[in-house]
Amino acid sequence: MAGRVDLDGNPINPFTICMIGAGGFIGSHLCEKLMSETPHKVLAVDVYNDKIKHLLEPATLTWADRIQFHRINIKNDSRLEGLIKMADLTINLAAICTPADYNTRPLDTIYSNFIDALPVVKYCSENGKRLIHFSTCEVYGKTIGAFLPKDSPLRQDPAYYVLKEDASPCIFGSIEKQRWSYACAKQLIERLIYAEGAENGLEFTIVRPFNWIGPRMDFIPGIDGPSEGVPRVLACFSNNLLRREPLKLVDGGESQRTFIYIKDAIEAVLLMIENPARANGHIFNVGNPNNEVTVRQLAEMMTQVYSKVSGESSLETPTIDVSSKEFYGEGYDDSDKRIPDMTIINKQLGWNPKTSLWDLLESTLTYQHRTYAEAIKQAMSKTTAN
Ligand SMILES: NC(=O)c1ccc[n+]([C@@H]2O[C@H](COP(=O)([O-])OP(=O)(O)OC[C@H]3O[C@@H](n4cnc5c(N)ncnc54)[C@H](O)[C@@H]3O)[C@@H](O)[C@H]2O)c1
Ligand SMILES: O=c1ccn([C@@H]2O[C@H](COP(=O)(O)OP(=O)(O)O[C@H]3OC[C@@H](O)[C@H](O)[C@H]3O)[C@@H](O)[C@H]2O)c(=O)[nH]1
Repeated sequence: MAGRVDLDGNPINPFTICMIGAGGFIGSHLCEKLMSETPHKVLAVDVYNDKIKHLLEPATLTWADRIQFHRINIKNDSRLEGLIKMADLTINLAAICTPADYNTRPLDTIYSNFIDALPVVKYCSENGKRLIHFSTCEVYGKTIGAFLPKDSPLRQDPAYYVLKEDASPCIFGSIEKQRWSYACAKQLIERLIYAEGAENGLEFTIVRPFNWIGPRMDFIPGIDGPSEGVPRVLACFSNNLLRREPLKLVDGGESQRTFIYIKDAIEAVLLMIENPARANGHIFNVGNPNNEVTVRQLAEMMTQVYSKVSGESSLETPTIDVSSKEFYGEGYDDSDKRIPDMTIINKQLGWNPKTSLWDLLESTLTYQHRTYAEAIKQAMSKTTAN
């Protein structure tokens, strides 16, 4: 830990980070990294702390004096400004960010991703504090290629689908397609932060994560989350595998995604934290362009990997098709394809993702099996007994 230097060889002095949403999936991995590998302090703000409990207790941990949990709902708590003032850097991860909410709870989605983020930007700007704000790859919406005829050869041309921070347009569906409430709110907060930078000198970095996945992502319905809840695809498919149910493919599972291992992505965030001169004023795609699959291929791969790590055979019918209306309800729409361009992050931070999709699924599903298999068995036997 001693003698840490930045990418330009300058010593890194320990600083204090106000991390909002620290109790979530990304926050928990970032806290873990900061505690185990750096001397920095974290003021961890969230309404929940289950995912960082192991970092907070017992008080004898070597980093006990470097992490403090503050149970605060940023919607309505005057302590937030004080914490931002105490810190050198604020990282805002707080958001409603599960697609099942975008079309069914659009107001909560817009408030969470835009209105609730406003005071954070304002306090950083007014107090001259640096901000790293978490946006999303969803701000790109659909690719230009999605509007070409299905058989057009231009669909194979990267110019029609690779997503570039400084060049690609943001293409959303109509207002009735409430799926885009999230992307639209994230886009507006990005524009506001950018404008604060341009007009008031706010030092900011915007992160656009491309499907980061790994242990502790979301929840398993009926075990550590609501039975009727619909988490993101990793947890949906994990839940199906653990319960030996077919994996549900929405609208044929044709959408394409690139998945990145959370631990690779966290390396990129740490570089941003510790290299402000290279990260300030930039928007960064953070993803793994080499890990592209259709959702159907993801389901097939997860089925194979789970069978390997659990020792259980796969089902005879491992997947079933379901319409998006049935699965998500009215107003759902989808991003067709998401390949991040890596030029900017490569040039500024020299960062590249490392882990293949197979390897990241193997470690993640090993964790899911170890963490949930027994609890699911018990829950299922109780239901059968009743
Ligand atoms: N995981 C991904 O692949 C991904 C992709 C794109 C964007 N993002 C963005 O990254 C950020 C973090 O995502 P995540 O995957 O860790 O999600 P997450 O849901 O696991 O974490 C978000 C955390 O914010 C907290 N939070 C929400 N509202 C709050 C409030 N009002 N006050 C205090 N805490 C609040 C939640 O309790 C939760 O712990 C989000 O902004 C999300 O939009 C993530
Ligand atoms: O059980 C399921 C769940 C999901 N899916 C599909 O799998 C794909 C991926 O779904 P996810 O739940 O991971 O969410 P998406 O990739 O669409 O959006 C995510 O991307 C970036 C972030 O901002 C958010 O975390 C979230 O909006 C979608 O096409 C979805 O329709 C299924 O086919 N079956």
